[in-house]
Amino acid sequence: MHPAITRTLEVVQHRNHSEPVFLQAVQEVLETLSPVIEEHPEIEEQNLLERLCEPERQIIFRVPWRDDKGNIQVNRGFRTQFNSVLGPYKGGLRFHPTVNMGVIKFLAFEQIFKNSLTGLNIGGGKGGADFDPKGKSDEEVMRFCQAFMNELFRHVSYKRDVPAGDIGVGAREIGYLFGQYKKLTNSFELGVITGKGASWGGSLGRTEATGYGTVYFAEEMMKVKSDSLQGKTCVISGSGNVALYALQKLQELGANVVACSDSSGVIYDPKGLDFDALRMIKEVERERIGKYTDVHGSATFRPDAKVWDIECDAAFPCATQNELDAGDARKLVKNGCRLVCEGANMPCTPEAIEIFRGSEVNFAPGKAANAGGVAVSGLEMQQNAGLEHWSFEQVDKELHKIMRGIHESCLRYAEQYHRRGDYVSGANIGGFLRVAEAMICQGLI
Ligand SMILES: NC(=O)C1=CN([C@@H]2O[C@H](COP(=O)(O)OP(=O)(O)OC[C@H]3O[C@@H](n4cnc5c(N)ncnc54)[C@H](OP(=O)(O)O)[C@@H]3O)[C@@H](O)[C@H]2O)C=CC1
Ligand SMILES: O=C(O)CCC(=O)C(=O)O
Repeated sequence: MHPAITRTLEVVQHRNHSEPVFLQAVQEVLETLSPVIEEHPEIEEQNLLERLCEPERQIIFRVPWRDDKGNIQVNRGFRTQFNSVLGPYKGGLRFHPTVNMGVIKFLAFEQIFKNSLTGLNIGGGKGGADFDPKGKSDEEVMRFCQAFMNELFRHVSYKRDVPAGDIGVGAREIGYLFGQYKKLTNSFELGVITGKGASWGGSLGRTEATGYGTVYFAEEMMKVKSDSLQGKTCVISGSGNVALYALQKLQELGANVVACSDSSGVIYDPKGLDFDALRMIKEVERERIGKYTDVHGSATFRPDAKVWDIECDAAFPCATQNELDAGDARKLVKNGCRLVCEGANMPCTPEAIEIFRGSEVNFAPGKAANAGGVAVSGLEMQQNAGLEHWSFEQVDKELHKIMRGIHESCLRYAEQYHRRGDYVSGANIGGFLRVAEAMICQGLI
């Protein structure tokens, strides 16, 4: 490892010792940058790595709100505005009880490179709260979103910071957040948030974009191996926004998706899962996944299991960070899995990735493979700025083009820096170079 990287990692570890997932994300990126630092001495001269690992700004705030019983609840809200050299901070909001500063920082850090890879002018940011939307009424969710925006509105705008959805934040929450922003600012500023409803300024295709994009990326990976997804047995973790639309696109491309999950367990049907039934249960009714077996008797529900135990050709981790560990990776390899494509952010542990890289598994990191969501958010901002509304086909075509471009960049940068076929190195180097160049051009700020 280049000494500048070792030194930076020591500083970052010292400063952020209580944030293990942030340290994991930083280490995973920096470890792959040695050949770039050797070729570009100005990166070390400008202490660019240390600057890159320190957020431009972090906001932590109290979110007091009233539940349906009339009791006052208090949550903690966050927004990390990590890097804005390529454009306004851009990244989702996560509402989940496990959210803390370290989680938001790791997600914002990943977002810098992901957003850079899209080729669009968007910087990296992320936010959220330790609020659990599960089991809350619509009214409670609305009051929470309003309370959250009561502080966030000071820090966001179409040219400063543009949030969107992530875990626990979908169309319903984006609507409430936008409504409160509009009320507080007395302005209909469409570009302040993405993932909006299509009838009031949202982009068609944003709902599907992350899942579809991940599958488009996997399709390109298969093509390199002169293969396709047609007829492949696939498993997906999660059954939220990313997982559902990955499932739909995989089925469209002729794959057989036999399993998916939520935090209560796994559903498995060797004949293949029914997208419409799953969407109804998870997206519309907000029910637990076990309900699927009421609709499809041929499926089984395995409480507390993982989809990685099931034999498959391709695996798509689409739930959350560190959900696939070394033991899971070994099982997948042993069972003949040949492709792992991350729909979630950092779902595979470093040990699992090491196992994939040392095996025949073709592995793609989330910051490249799941960039379709933020890319279509970028297209939503573009439509808002131009007062345009594109058709679903036009958005999908652009998404496909962007995902092909990211795939091509990963392979090109991997090759150029002597890591042929290594998507992890290619994604990190490609994402980093664009940001590094802009940071140098914009001076010491
Ligand atoms: N939405 C987007 O556009 C993008 C999302 N991502 C990433 O994709 C992943 C999924 O996001 P998204 O689909 O939007 O989120 P959703 O909230 O729609 O769905 C999340 C899914 O993951 C499961 N899950 C979440 N946390 C845990 C946990 N701690 N343990 C087990 N299961 C869990 C949920 O199960 P349960 O319902 O039981 O909690 C649910 O099935 C995240 O890593 C996110 O950062 C990346 C790019 C863009
Ligand atoms: O659409 C966006 O702005 C962000 C999506 C997101 O949070 C992500 O890419 O992880």
